[in-house]
Amino acid sequence: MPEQTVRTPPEVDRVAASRAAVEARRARAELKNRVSSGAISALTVLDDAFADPDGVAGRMRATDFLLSVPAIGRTKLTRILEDLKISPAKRLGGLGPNQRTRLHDFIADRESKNRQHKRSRLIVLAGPTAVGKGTVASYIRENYPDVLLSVSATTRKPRPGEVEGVNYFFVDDAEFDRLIENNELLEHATVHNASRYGTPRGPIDEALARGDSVLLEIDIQGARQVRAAMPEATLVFLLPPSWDELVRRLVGRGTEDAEERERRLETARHELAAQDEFDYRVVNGTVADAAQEVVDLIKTRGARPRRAV
Ligand SMILES: Nc1ncnc2c1ncn2[C@@H]1O[C@H](COP(=O)(O)OP(=O)(O)OP(=O)(O)O)[C@@H](O)[C@H]1O
Ligand SMILES: Nc1nc2c(ncn2[C@@H]2O[C@H](COP(=O)(O)O)[C@@H](O)[C@H]2O)c(=O)[nH]1
Repeated sequence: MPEQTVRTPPEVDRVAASRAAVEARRARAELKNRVSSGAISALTVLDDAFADPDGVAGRMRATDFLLSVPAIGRTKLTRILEDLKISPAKRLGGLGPNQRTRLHDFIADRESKNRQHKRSRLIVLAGPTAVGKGTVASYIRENYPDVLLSVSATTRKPRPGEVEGVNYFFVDDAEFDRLIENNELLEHATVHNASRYGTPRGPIDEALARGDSVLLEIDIQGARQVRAAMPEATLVFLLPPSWDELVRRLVGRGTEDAEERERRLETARHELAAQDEFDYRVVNGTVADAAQEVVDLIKTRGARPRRAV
C-alpha cells in the first residue's frame, strides 16, 4: 500500500489557506485579464468590489486594477493614483468613501469616452456594382491588418478561388433564415435580385468592444439598415472616376452576361443617386489610393465629406 501523508490539524489549516490564497490569486489574475481584454467593464468590477470588499474584485489592489484598464500603463498609473489620492498598495474593497467616488467617476468618465470613440469605428463601404468595393476591401485586408473586414454570410455559391470563412460564409436558404430568426445578422438584403447576403452581428460587437475598427463591404440596402441600427457608423460611398469607366470595369470583370450587366447598370444608376445619404465619398481611381483614403477615414474620422465627381 502507498504510504499516506498524515497531517496534523495546524498543518491542514496551513495547506488549506495556501490553496485558498493560490486560488484567490488565480481568480484575481483572471479578472484582470477579462478587464484588459474588454470582456468585462472596469466599472462593473469596481461596483462588485465596493459591494463585496472581501470578494475577488474587493481584494484586488488599486494598482493591479488600474493597470488592467486598457491604455493605462505604469507611467500614467503613478499620476492617476496621485490625482485620486489612493495609495498603490490599497485594495479596492479597502478604499474610503471619497476614494471610491473619485475612482468610480474616473473610470465612468473614461469608459464613456471610450464608448464614444469606439462607436465611430464601424465603417461601411458601399457603391454601385463593379466600382471596385471588393477589390478595395481585399486590398485593405491584405495591407492594413489592424482593420477587421467583416465576413458576410451569403446564399450564393462560391466562385473558383473563394474560401469559406475568408470571402464569405456560404450557407443555404434554411441556415440564412435561421440566422435572421435568431437575430444573428446586423443587416441583410437580397442583392441584384439574386442571392441573399447578411452581416453577422457577433464578430462586429466583439471587435467594437475590443476597440478594433471594422469595415463592412455591403450593398446600399445594407448600408441603410446599418445606419438605422447603428447611427454612429460612418458610411463611405465608393465612386467610379466616370460612368464609362464603371461600364468598362463591369464588362472587363467578365463575370456577368450581357443581360445581367444591363440589369446591374440600371441598378447602378439608382445607387449613384443615393450617394448623398453617405458621410463621405471616395473615388476609386487607383486601388491603393482609394484604400488609403478609406483607412484614413477609419483612423481620423475628421476629414470633411467630399463632393461627388
Ligand atoms: N481602381 C481600379 N482600377 C481599375 N480596375 C479596377 C479598380 N478597382 C477595381 N477594378 C476592377 O473592376 C472590376 C470590379 O471590381 P469589384 O469586383 O471589386 O467590384 P465590386 O464593387 O465589388 O462589384 P459587385 O458589387 O458587383 O460585387 C474588377 O475586375 C476589378 O479588378
Ligand atoms: N447587404 C449586404 N450586401 C452585401 C453583403 N456582402 C456582400 N454584399 C454585396 O453583395 C454584392 C455582390 O457581391 P458578390 O461578392 O456576390 O459579387 C456586392 O455589392 C456586395 O457589396 C452583406 O453582408 N450585406
